[in-house]
Amino acid sequence: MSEVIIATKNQGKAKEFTRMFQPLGFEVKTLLDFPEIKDVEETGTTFEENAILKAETIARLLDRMVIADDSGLAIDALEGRPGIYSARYAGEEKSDEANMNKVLEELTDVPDNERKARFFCALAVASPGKETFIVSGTCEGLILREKRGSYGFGYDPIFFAIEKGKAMAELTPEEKAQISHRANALRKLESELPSLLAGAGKK
Ligand SMILES: O=c1nc[nH]c2c1ncn2[C@H]1C[C@H](O)[C@@H](COP(=O)(O)OP(=O)(O)OP(=O)(O)O)O1
Ligand SMILES: [Mg+2]
Repeated sequence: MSEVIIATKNQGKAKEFTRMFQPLGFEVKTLLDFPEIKDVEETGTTFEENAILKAETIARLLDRMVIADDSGLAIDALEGRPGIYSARYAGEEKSDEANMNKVLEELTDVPDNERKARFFCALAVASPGKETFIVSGTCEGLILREKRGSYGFGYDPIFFAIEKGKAMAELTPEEKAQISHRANALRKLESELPSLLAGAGKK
């Protein structure tokens, strides 16, 4: 099986990519397999910029093709926040629980019909000496009033996925992969993968 490296330290993303790449014939490795590699600072002002930053930095470091994911939650009633700051919304220590609690608190007085939100995912494919390729995907939803379900990661328990009529964390991994922002972005990448991977494998 061919190997693809995803430049992420997020366990939840790692699991989803492993599952989504399997039917495509790829074995996934992530930065969890390279503990010596330090976090890339996310200094960009958009998801795309941060995905490119992570992919290009790690591709250069490993001298091979790398895919990076920068993603997050944009809430209409909060003018798009937490957005690119989703991972650290409640503080530097990156706690999913604290992040969700902060959102729920900020939306306490927001009525049901004003709780629209979407997940966004930018995927960047970088190879040394090649132009970086970028795609993105979204998933529409509403912010719930309490946490529901135990699948997934991040903000999944407070995100009601409109397409499925359930909280994201109530969806099995298979169901989430039918509608998620990450899966929607990956689908746009699929047809490009063979050419992006040509000559980009392990050296
Ligand atoms: O499907 C998802 N379901 C729920 N929450 C999600 C999802 N996708 C992204 N998210 C949230 C998690 C985190 O709060 C932020 C990503 O931040 P982001 O910087 O891209 O990832 P990260 O720092 O966790 O790992 P890394 O940069 O190593 O890939 O958005
Ligand atoms: Mg990050």
